[in-house]
Amino acid sequence: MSRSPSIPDRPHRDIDSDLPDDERLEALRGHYEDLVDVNEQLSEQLDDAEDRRERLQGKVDRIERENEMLKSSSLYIATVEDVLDDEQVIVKQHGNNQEVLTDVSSRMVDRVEAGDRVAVNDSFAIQTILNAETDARAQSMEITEKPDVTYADIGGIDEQVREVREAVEQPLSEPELFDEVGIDPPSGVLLYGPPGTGKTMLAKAVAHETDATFIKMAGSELVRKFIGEGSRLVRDLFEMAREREPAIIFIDEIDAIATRRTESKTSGDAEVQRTMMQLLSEMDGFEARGEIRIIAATNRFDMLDRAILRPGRFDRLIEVPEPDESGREQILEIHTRDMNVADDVDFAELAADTDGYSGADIESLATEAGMFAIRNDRDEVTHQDFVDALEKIEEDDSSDVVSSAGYFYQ
Ligand SMILES: Nc1ncnc2c1ncn2[C@@H]1O[C@H](COP(=O)(O)OP(=O)(O)OP(=O)(O)O)[C@@H](O)[C@H]1O
Repeated sequence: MSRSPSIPDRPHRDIDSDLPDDERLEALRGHYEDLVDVNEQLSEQLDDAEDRRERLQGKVDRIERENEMLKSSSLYIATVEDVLDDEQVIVKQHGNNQEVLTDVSSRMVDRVEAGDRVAVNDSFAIQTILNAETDARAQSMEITEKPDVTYADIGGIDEQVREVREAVEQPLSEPELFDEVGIDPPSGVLLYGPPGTGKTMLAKAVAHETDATFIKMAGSELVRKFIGEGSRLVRDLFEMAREREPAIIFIDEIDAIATRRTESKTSGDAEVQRTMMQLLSEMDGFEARGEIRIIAATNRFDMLDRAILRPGRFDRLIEVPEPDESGREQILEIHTRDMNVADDVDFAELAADTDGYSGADIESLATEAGMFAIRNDRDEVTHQDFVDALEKIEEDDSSDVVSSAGYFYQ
């Protein structure tokens, strides 16, 4: 901080009134010049003070703005890629991988380093540097207040929708039915089947229907990304659900934390075991008729440790298979609802030609057909576009070294 400038002494001269006029005049002139000097010094000091006041006011304004920004709600998670001169950094937003050049406030500029995870606001200004704990928590869970997926968006698995509604939705929306009959609803529901068949959609649709918070955690990430933190994050997951009930906890790829015990005793296995034990103890101490429902999903039913299937744990199993022909037709209709589809498109024929396609595959087919229309300068998607898209997908698949049929489920 700069020191306050000293105030100049008041000029003083003794002027003898007996002096001859010309000498007195000279002395007065000298005094006058001293006064002008002091006056100049004082006005310089005044200008400096004014400058300093403006600078401080600028700081106050900036801090107030930062404060306001911090108070505004949603922040997004990003990673700092590069710190440039002039208080600027390049960040990459998680989720959409968008890279943005943004300013860093002076209060943070010395602390930000490439590789840091940060929270940014709508205008990408960095608000906080995340510590490892908040970071892991934010990254390991996906939280949606009320997902926008509805049962009408799910095709070809009506029976599974019915079962999920009975096992998960009803205990939340009509708990008194269970009280009256005197039974506990299923503790946890396990959805199993090939990838891309709608398991996540089912869980989201129940959350939508019951106005519940959807909290998703991926088992594989717990094991791969958050080594050593698995059991703490599982505890956090249930705590988060309790804070936000009604809530649907969705544990995707549960096989990653609930694999059959192997003989090997590596530290990695011990850590996975600890994570699973934490999950089991959370479920065991759970109020079955409460406002939190648990759904898990797996493509590898064969790998599951049977301990998680015991009564009071995942005691309702629902298989979600690949759609059959009429299911595929329904899914095609769902995924073309918002597309400008020509009258000649024959969904029944396309459904017959897509044996082995999952719901996710059918969604890609519809998008690919739309791309053919755009490439040909049309705004209407024709049957031929779907046929071309099918051919392209088959070609791409056959040149793919890794086969997608690598899952097992009972
Ligand atoms: N039965 C379905 N009806 C409509 N769309 C579907 C269906 N199944 C999958 N899809 C489409 O595929 C996408 C992926 O589906 P979803 O994530 O629910 O599959 P999943 O079974 O959870 O897959 P994974 O096992 O790979 O996690 C959905 O967003 C949806 O667009």
